[in-house]
Amino acid sequence: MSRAADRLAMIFNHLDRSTVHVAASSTSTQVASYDHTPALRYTLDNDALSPDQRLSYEENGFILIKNLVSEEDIDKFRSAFERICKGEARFPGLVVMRDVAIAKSEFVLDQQAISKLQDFQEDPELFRYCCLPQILKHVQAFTGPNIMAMHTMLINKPPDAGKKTSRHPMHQDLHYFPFRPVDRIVCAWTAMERVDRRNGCLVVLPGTHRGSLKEHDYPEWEGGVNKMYHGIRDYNPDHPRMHLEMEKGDTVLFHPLLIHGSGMNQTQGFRKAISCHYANADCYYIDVKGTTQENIDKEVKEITTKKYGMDAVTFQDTWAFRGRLVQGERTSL
Ligand SMILES: CCCCCCCCCCCCCC(=O)SCCNC(=O)CCNC(=O)[C@H](O)C(C)(C)COP(=O)(O)OP(=O)(O)OC[C@H]1O[C@@H](n2cnc3c(N)ncnc32)[C@H](O)[C@@H]1OP(=O)(O)O
Ligand SMILES: Nc1ncnc2c1ncn2[C@@H]1O[C@H](COP(=O)(O)OP(=O)(O)OP(=O)(O)O)[C@@H](O)[C@H]1O
Ligand SMILES: O=C(O)CCC(=O)C(=O)O
Ligand SMILES: [Fe+2]
Ligand SMILES: [Mg+2]
Repeated sequence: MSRAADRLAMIFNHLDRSTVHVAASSTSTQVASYDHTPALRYTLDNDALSPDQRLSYEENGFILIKNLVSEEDIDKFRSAFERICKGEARFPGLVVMRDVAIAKSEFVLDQQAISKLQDFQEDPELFRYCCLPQILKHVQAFTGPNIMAMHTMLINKPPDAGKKTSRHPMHQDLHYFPFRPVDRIVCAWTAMERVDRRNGCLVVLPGTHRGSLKEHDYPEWEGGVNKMYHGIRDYNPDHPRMHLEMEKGDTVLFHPLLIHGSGMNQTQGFRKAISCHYANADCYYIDVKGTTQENIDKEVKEITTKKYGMDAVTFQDTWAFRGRLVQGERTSL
């Protein structure tokens, strides 16, 4: 039997036993059997995922679920995005980003310039994405029952303006998060249309969630880099890559240490995706002083000071301020 098949058998076995354990209440032999089961570190024992989904996440750091969000919902999110683009809707805290190549050019129409919305937690229609029951059902497998939506984005990857600025450098999302424990955080990312290599799908390095948080900084790209698009300096270029080609409504759930990025959009259309980072509400904030996250801490503080004139606000405060409870009880974050 192969190692993976062997592990799968052990996990099935383990799941069977835990069911028996719950149903029949504990006996000393059943409790003892836990000592021999493999530790599932990245997923919780709450039946939210199938055994093979659990194994796949444990090994690869992501799972892809086909057709999780309906066309109807996606079309509504698209309309909500367009209302924001047209200036028909405004929400407190919403950050509207333009691609650097476009923001620095005088000749591009405003209409097509928006590359990303961040922090749409006050838009009831877009925020409905974060509360979809079929997403939360899966998210619980990573976070547990008390769930905070910590970070929201609608990414409208523009046709590349010829400078390759539509790329997103390889990174780990944890770089941006001053909270832990890491395994109780997960990202849901839903394709709002077909995404493939031509329009810049997600690219992941499977298994890298088992590594540590790497040093991130701006990549040295000639055509410029978008604000805060830090990348990993020295990831292994020989590590197997996977291009996640997805259809409208397909959703990937991935670990915040998984190294990922996205390619250039070589089409004329805007490639859209919607995402939310969730965390267990019991997670706690950490001080990033003396860690690789010091540079992002500093940059976020500079932006909050410059944009909002709030120089007493910490990196951690910006997260506590944006986070919203979506299930259970708000305990710590
Ligand atoms: C509080 C924030 C926390 C964020 C944490 C990240 C969470 C991520 C967690 C999950 C992992 C996610 C991983 C990720 O997603 S990483 C990416 C996350 N990115 C961000 O969070 C950036 C958020 N963006 C902003 O705050 C604004 O859009 C900025 C501040 C950039 C512009 O502000 P505003 O729109 O008001 O513009 P302005 O008219 O006042 O211009 C000011 C200056 O900025 C220049 N400019 C404009 N656009 C860009 C650009 N794209 N690249 C570079 N520069 C740009 C512009 O030319 C001008 O420069 P100059 O003419 O003065 O030289
Ligand atoms: N202000 C904006 N900033 C960024 N993208 C926008 C903005 N307004 C609309 N969009 C998006 O940009 C893309 C191009 O806009 P447009 O209205 O031309 O639609 P389209 O998808 O190209 O459809 P059509 O082929 O009918 O023109 C669309 O995907 C739309 O959602
Ligand atoms: O290109 C994308 O949609 C993904 C971007 C990304 O990884 C991020 O914003 O953290
Ligand atoms: Fe990311
Ligand atoms: Mg068009």
